[in-house]
Amino acid sequence: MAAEALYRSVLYIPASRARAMDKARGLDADAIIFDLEDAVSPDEKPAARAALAEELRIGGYGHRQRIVRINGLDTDWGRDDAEAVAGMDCDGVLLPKVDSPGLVDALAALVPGKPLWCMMETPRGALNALAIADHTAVAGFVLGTNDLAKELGCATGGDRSPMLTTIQLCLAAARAAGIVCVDGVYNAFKDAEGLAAECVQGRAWGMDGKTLIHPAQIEIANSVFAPGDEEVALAEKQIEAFDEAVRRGEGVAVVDGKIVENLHIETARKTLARAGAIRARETS
Ligand SMILES: CC(C)(COP(=O)(O)OP(=O)(O)OC[C@H]1O[C@@H](n2cnc3c(N)ncnc32)[C@H](O)[C@@H]1OP(=O)(O)O)[C@@H](O)C(=O)NCCC(=O)NCCSC(=O)C[C@H](O)C(=O)O
Ligand SMILES: [Mg+2]
Repeated sequence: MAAEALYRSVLYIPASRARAMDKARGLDADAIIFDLEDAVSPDEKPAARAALAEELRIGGYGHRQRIVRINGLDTDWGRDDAEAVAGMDCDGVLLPKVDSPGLVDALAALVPGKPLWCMMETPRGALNALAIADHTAVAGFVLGTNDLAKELGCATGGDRSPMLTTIQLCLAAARAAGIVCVDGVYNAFKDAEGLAAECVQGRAWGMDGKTLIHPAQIEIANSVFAPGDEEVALAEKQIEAFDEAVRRGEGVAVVDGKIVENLHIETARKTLARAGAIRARETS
């Protein structure tokens, strides 16, 4: 069985920054979002698109998932981006500000066969999240918490409670559809403690990983979104105890004073699969 793809650390790189695109070949990010949208100024967009095509042609990104964020299809650049990305060697195309499945249909027609990713960053998108996640071409959601805060008109920073409902609508839709869901960026890229706290929060909510804006953030996300030794040991103990209970003809085991049923075993197996995928990555 192929190891599951990891999305603990998903690094944005403006496609206008040649040095950063090269540096990413040696960074420990699980995935890269090559950005043609907000991080690239209008004047730079055509050159950035061409530079990105060349970097992807050269290759060398190894295990890292290569996702290209294009401009919205209603902008001056979106359709040219989509046409160019259709011919690029990448693992996915990320569309910003997706607020309906119709937008996904439009992109799918322009980049046939490419897995699509959706920036979930508008209130309407959150309210339509299930219909978007259920689209057969959609492989994952990326939360855009900066745009979301702007569109909601809510406070930023703190514990993110003003946007929690909106974020959780997206997360629930992703889980219902069985697609990946990656948390928004932490803007204060020199604040390691703040980033770690937000990663812990995102993981507790059920996110698969965090989008990042600077290489210094990668190690923190990789560590927080990896199952810890205690989690792995507990998962192994649960599976062992449950197998033993089944052998006795019972459907419930008890580990550390807590019941363990079939549903807990599904979670335990996922934990071990993720830990195994990380180990395989580290030893490859
Ligand atoms: C934030 C930055 C502008 C900081 O850049 P800089 O001042 O150059 O940082 P450093 O000098 O500390 O860089 C050290 C080295 O690391 C490389 N570097 C920097 N950033 C990246 C990166 N993202 N990927 C790869 N490599 C990177 C530098 O080249 C230096 O290398 P070396 O020459 O070897 O020393 C900058 O980090 C940056 O531009 N970050 C990305 C910003 C971005 O992509 N923003 C858009 C995405 S966020 C978003 O849109 C959110 C969403 O839509 C929402 O709504 O929330
Ligand atoms: Mg955005």
